[in-house]
Order: sequence, then C-alpha cells, then structure tokens
Amino acid sequence: MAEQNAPIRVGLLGAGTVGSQTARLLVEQKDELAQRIGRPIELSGIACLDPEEVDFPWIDKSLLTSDTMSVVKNADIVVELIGGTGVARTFVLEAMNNGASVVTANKALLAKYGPELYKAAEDNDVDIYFEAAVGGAIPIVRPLRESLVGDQVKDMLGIVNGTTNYILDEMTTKGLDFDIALKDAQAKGYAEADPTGDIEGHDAANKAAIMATLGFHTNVGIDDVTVEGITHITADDIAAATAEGKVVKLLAVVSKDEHGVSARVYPALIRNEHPLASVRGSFNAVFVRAEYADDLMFYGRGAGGAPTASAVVGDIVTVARHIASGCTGPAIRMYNDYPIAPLSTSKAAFAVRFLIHDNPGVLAQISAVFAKNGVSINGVNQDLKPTLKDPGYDGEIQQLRLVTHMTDETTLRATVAEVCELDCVTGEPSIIRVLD
Ligand SMILES: NC(=O)c1ccc[n+]([C@@H]2O[C@H](COP(=O)([O-])OP(=O)(O)OC[C@H]3O[C@@H](n4cnc5c(N)ncnc54)[C@H](O)[C@@H]3O)[C@@H](O)[C@H]2O)c1
Ligand SMILES: N[C@@H](CCO)C(=O)O
Ligand code: NA
Repeated sequence: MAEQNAPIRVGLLGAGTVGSQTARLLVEQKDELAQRIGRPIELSGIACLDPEEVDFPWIDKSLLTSDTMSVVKNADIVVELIGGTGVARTFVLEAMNNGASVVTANKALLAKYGPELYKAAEDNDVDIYFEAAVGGAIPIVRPLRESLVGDQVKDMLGIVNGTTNYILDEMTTKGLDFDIALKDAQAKGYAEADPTGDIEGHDAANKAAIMATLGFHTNVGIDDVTVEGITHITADDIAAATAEGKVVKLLAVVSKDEHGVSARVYPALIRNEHPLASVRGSFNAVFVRAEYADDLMFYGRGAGGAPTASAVVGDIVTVARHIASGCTGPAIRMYNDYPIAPLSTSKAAFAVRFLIHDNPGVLAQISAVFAKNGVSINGVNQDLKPTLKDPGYDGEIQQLRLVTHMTDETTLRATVAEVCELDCVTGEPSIIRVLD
C-alpha cells in the first residue's frame, strides 16, 4: 500500500497517437493535476514496441521500454493504449489481478471481453474506466454510467466514427474521392491502425455494443451488432442525397422494445435540418432519448490524439482520486438478460438506387416486383444521370431511385435481389435507410 502522499504511479502502455498525447497532458499539467487529485501522480513507465522510434520533447526517454509487463507490474493505474483484442486483454487482466486500476480507450477489447473485464475489476476491488472508447473526447460513457443511472434509456443514435464522418463530409462538401478523404483522415490520426474497421463499420459497432451494454444494463457484445459500412456509398448516392436536401451519415443505433435490444450500424439518409446533419468532419455526436430526462445530445471531437487523450486523462484523474480516498467507482452490472431482437422486427423506409437500361416498360417491371413482395413505394426519381456505365450495353443508362414506405429489411433485401435479376437492371444497387 502506497503512503498517503506518495505519488500515484501511472504506467502507459502505448506511445502512439493517443499514448504520446496522454503523456504530454500528464507532463504539461503535472502540478495542476496534483492539486485536482490531492496527491501527486507520476509517469512510472511507458511501454511501446520500439522505444527508439518514440521521440517527443515531453517524453523522458528513460521511461520508455519494450518490456510491457514491467510497466504493468509497477503502476497503480495502468493506461492501456495499445489497441486490439490480443495482448491488450492479457495486460489489462494482469494489471487488475495485480491490484492496479485500468484506464483504456480500447473499444474493441471492451466490446469483445467486457463482461470478463468488468468482473475482474469488481473481484479485485479496482476501477476500469474507458471514457475515450466511445465518442473520443465527448463525455458519454460517464453520463451513461453515472448521470443517467436513475433513468430509463429508450434508445441512442450516434455518429461515433470520426473517420467515416470525415470521409462522407469531404465527399459531400468538396466532392472528394473516397480514397483521398480516407488518406487525409489517416494523416490526421482519426483512423485505426487498419482503417478497414472504420470504413466497414466495425469500429462504430464496437461502440454500439458498449453503448447498448451501458444504456440497457445487459450484455451486448460485438457479435450481437449488425454492421454495414460505407464502402458501397458512391458519388451518385451522395449527389442524390444532396439533390433531395439530405446527407448520408454512418449511424450507430441502439434501442430496446418488446422483442429485445438491438444494436446496429448502418449508413442513413438524414434531412439537412436534422441536428445530426450538422455534425461535420471528424466530430461525433450521440443522441440519447431517456424516459424522464427526455432528449439529450452529446457533441464533440470523437477522434484524434489530443481530444482522445483529454478523455483518457480525465479518467486517470478520476481513478487517482478514488485511490487517494481509498474507494472505487461504480461497478458495471449487467443485471438484465434481454434477448437480441431479430432483424425481421426492424422496420424502416429505404432509398434504393438501381442502374437501369433506359427502355419503355422498365419502371413497370421493377415496380411489379416491389408490389409482388408487398413493399410499398413512396417516391420515384429518375432525374439524376449516373456516373457509372455498363460496358456491355450501347444504350442509355439511367439511375432509378425508389424510396419505400416502412418495410422490414429482410423483405426489402429479398425484393432488391429479385429486381437485380431482371435483364434491364445492371451494376450494383445501393440500399440506404431513410431516417424520419
Ligand atoms: N486514434 C484515435 O483517434 C483514437 C480515438 C479513440 C480511441 N482510440 C483507441 O486508442 C487505442 C490506441 O490507438 P492509437 O491510435 O494511439 O494507436 P497507435 O497505433 O498510434 O499506437 C499504438 C501503440 O501501442 C504500442 N504497442 C503495440 N503493441 C505493444 C505491446 N505489445 N506492448 C506495448 N506497446 C505496444 C505501439 O508501439 C504504439 O506505440 C486503440 O485502442 C484505439 O482504438 C484511438
Ligand atoms: N478510428 C476511430 C477513432 C476513435 O475511436 C474514429 O475514426 O472515430
Ligand atoms: Na467519450
């Protein structure tokens, strides 16, 4: 047991985008943080793969090591900023079993091993804090764990991936290509080490799993989340959305009804007037609808070194205060055992875009398939010329957009697949949900 005024030792695992900025905030604000905590804190070690490559003026090189376990074993607070679900799990469990509290930004780890880690924290009487894991700098984890713990969350709808929001925004406002916008997002430190997880929606899915677990007090893991990313969104889809006064956003949506809980990630069309439409660049936002609090919105920077480090250091201070006063924060209890609602119970309106050969009778053929499957069409638009061509066809290619009334997704996807078998339909269709 450390002496009452001895410094609280903070061991950093990772010195990358977030780790290096976390070190900066701890060093630059050392004296003030000590005042806020009531005890000094000190960086006791910084683990990374290659200490030779880490060169920041605020990092004391003698603290750097590739012996990660030595940092884990010599800290009161272990800050995991490595990422992934492999070694990170080993180090986090080892830290807690060793009596240290943990701060992490690792949503993939929590979405996969949350129950095991939350139990380890309780069993060892230590803290596990992870504000940076959802919405980066935005306070959303703590509001769910603490401020809203006296309420009933109904649903949450969020833009929780900075990389994809940045890409869609650049495509919409500057007409940039997907690849250029992605490179830009990587250069700014928003993207994961492998950005596939960002653009295919898996990063947002990890966050959706955590949001649902905290909001509904039930275990929702990554395998319970249905995921659709933005790789199939084309310049044609963006142009059509703009022409309709809408934008395309990648959303994480968690909800609860009589069928159970659902956690889903998908691109959606939202009206320009909708508050989420104005969430630009790498910014994130989460809407929470609660029984008694009514509507809440949390907005801020969801990615990037310094903003994410702000949330990490906030957690370090919280945990250090607990250590200073000999207590821990609230445990994460998943006392509900809600089923995961089946996909067939999810209803929405959809915008479907087909590329068609521009001949008489084509519209009638397509709408007949919709009618046969009981999917009602709300609107049709054929005005926009597609950028895509059909190399095996000499005539004109048209872009046909249909917006449906509310339907279930299973039926909608079966209908679209049947339409695509018609000779007059070419290329890949696109299916995007339409938000009210
Ligand atoms: N970059 C962001 O904007 C952002 C935002 C929120 C959360 N996060 C999360 O923060 C975590 C870190 O992300 P990042 O962008 O800083 O990653 P990064 O790739 O920039 O840094 C990873 C660091 O971990 C180190 N590392 C790898 N294996 C190690 C090992 N076995 N032992 C010790 N160190 C090891 C690397 O040397 C590197 O310093 C991830 O979980 C990520 O999902 C990142
Ligand atoms: N890659 C993530 C980092 C924040 O979790 C993003 O783009 O939002
Ligand atoms: Na956050």
